[in-house]
Amino acid sequence: NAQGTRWNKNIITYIGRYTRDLPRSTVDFLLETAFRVWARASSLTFVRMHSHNADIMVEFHGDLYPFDGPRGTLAHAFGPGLGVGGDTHFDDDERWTTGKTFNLHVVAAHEFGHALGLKHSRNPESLMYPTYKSSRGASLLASEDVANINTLY
Ligand SMILES: COc1ccc(S(=O)(=O)[C@H](CC(=O)O)C(F)F)cc1
Ligand SMILES: [Zn+2]
Ligand SMILES: [Zn+2]
Repeated sequence: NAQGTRWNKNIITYIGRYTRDLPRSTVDFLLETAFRVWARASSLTFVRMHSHNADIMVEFHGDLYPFDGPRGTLAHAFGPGLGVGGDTHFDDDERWTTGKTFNLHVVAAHEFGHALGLKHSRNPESLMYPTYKSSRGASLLASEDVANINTLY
């Protein structure tokens, strides 16, 4: 099927869409820096596209599955692969901020981990820990995250 466990290339393209919660330039910056978290820790490169076709389509949508109104599921991402593979969606019923809740940069960095093929971690320090903590100001990777992305790529 289209889903693999990892991308079979090191240059991965994306297109970002927008939420009304933040200026477009801010969304661009938050997504770019969320990709940069993984680029710095690995051999991966992320290239923003403006055309209509990219590996990772980043979108915001409301009540379509699996979203559920405010809180609950904040975002979801498909694992690597063709078509929807890698696509990352944010629940537009959340309030997306550059601050505590919900911080778009932190949630995006976590989701992009999934879009690259990473699963959840049981380590509360890990970016891939399955619950959102507003105290996680930065999206710094735990050493476990760095190890995991380099095991995969
Ligand atoms: C720190 O980043 C996140 C933590 C928790 C979530 S979530 O609560 O939306 C999670 C989805 C996910 O783990 O990606 C839940 F299963 F819905 C998203 C990003
Ligand atoms: Zn979706
Ligand atoms: Zn997750």
